[in-house]
Amino acid sequence: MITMKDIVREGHPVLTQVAKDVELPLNENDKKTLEEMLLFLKNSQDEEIAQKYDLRAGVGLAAPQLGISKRMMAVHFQDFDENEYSYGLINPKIVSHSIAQTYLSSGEGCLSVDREVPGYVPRYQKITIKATDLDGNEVKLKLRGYAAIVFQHELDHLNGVMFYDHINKQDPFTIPENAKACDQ
Ligand SMILES: CC(C)(C)[C@H](NC(=O)Nc1cc(F)cc(F)c1)C(=O)N(CC(=O)NO)CC1CCCC1
Ligand SMILES: [Zn+2]
Repeated sequence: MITMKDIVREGHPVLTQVAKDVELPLNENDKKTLEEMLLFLKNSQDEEIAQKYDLRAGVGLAAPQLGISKRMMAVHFQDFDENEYSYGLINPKIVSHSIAQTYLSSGEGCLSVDREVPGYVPRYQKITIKATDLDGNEVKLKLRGYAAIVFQHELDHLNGVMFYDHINKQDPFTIPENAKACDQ
């Protein structure tokens, strides 16, 4: 099972590389990896398992965070409207997005970053993502608010982008233009 020791931390070159497309149909190895990534997120949100294995409660994980430079990501979380999102996605891409931006007023963190980096992270308020799921089906997801933020955070990892790359250097707490805080 994946635990925190398997997650590479900032400074590791894989986190700033652009990950490669995954060959479809998914081979056994890639499928197993993606299933393990989803299981890690579920385990990390289970009080007992998270305590036993000292896991940080994760809502998303990208393959490069395991040192695997492939375009695969997993998400597992509920947004405040209680919509459930639990996916293993292959070769995800944003096919459309709003002009309007959003951001978490609490800022962002990362499983690969063992420090606080204060500041607002501007992201698109609404995105439409196309990808292949673990069963090999084409999925098209229309996301907004917190869900859009999580998916964009993971997608960034596939392009070697860290959340703090988006924080305004002059004033980390400037409100991004045409942005509305996300109420999570
Ligand atoms: C970095 C960490 C703090 C572990 C963050 N977890 C998180 O936000 N947990 C959480 C939030 C809730 F609102 C409710 C809950 F039950 C658990 C996270 O997993 N990520 C994913 C990551 O690092 N992927 O590479 C960072 C988030 C920042 C914004 C989106 C994802
Ligand atoms: Zn991250």
